[in-house]
Amino acid sequence: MSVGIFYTTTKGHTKSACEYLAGKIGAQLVDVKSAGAEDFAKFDVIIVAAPSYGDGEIQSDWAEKLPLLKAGSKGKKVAIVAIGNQANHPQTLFSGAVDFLPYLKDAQIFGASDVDGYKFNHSAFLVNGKFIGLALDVKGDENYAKRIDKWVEENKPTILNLF
Ligand SMILES: Cc1cc2nc3c(=O)[nH]c(=O)nc-3n(C[C@H](O)[C@H](O)[C@H](O)COP(=O)(O)O)c2cc1C
Repeated sequence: MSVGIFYTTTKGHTKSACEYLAGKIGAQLVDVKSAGAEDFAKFDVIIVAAPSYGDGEIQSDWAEKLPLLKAGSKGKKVAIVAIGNQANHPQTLFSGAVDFLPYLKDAQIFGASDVDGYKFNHSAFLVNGKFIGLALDVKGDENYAKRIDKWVEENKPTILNLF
């Protein structure tokens, strides 16, 4: 299975996390700013990653590429990686990543994860007691790489198409 990780980043945290994740699963990294329709089309599994900015909104470089994601993710397995900061944004923690959802209606979303020790008041990324995908506070959680390790172990069968 070919896996593409599509990310945006302003300060580099999302890029660092995605580089680590890509190394663990043998995925190709794509900076969304330079992505075209053909990039979304060429992978079997798509992982999308974005930090939250503003008042819990997706990082703005994604805006014009979301329609490409919609077309390119049809019928494919897709996981969302949400990056945020719990100390400074406890009311909208990871919330920007839900902006992907309207564009993933024709995809098979996988990769929900446990809340596991995060401190916050509200997150739109939390549904039925679980985060919709992998949630990482790169700056404020010294164990963020371990969360990636755990998520990879849990989701390897899906990523490798074992079931
Ligand atoms: C102006 C501003 C607004 C932010 N808003 C949120 C937010 O609503 N929710 C959240 O979880 N993190 C929020 N953050 C934290 C960033 O998502 C976090 O610093 C992240 O690591 C940045 O990723 P990047 O380095 O890839 O750009 C905000 C940061 C800034 C500077």
